[in-house]
Amino acid sequence: MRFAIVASSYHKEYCDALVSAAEAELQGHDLTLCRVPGSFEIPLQVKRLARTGQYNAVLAFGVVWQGETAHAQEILRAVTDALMRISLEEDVPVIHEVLSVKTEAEAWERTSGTLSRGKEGARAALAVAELPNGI
Ligand SMILES: Nc1c(NC[C@H](O)[C@H](O)[C@H](O)CO)[nH]c(=O)[nH]c1=O
Ligand SMILES: CC(=O)[C@@H](O)COP(=O)(O)O
Repeated sequence: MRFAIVASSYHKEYCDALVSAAEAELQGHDLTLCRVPGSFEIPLQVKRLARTGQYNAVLAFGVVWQGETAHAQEILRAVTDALMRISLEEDVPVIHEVLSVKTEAEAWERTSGTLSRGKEGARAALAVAELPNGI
């Protein structure tokens, strides 16, 4: 199967861990990796890849840190809505692992620890890619 990953470079060490976990889980499949500057830039790249019709699923990886202002919530809401819209409009599974974190511990646990969202996202991509399409 063929998958694309769109990963943010913001909080890069955590995003790299998400990508590595997904790559390990998707071994043996065809993988394309695209980096974007921040999570806000993820949806456009996901859309560009999804509309090629070449991928069984597109995975979105980012880490949004809750700061002092509402910036993080604004990004997360926009990204979440956009990813759902792209998935439905392009009829391509989109996996949402743009994480919302408050602490180093939360970030580490979800990217490198036992709650690996990279692995979780990859498993979700494999599962949805095998669902019947158009029946
Ligand atoms: N604060 C975080 C950002 N901010 C950057 C935006 O995503 C975007 O690149 C900028 O506003 C230019 O359009 N991005 C994250 O992924 N995580 C954050 O915590
Ligand atoms: C700097 C960040 O990661 C981002 O969430 C914004 O933080 P702030 O709201 O303190 O500007």
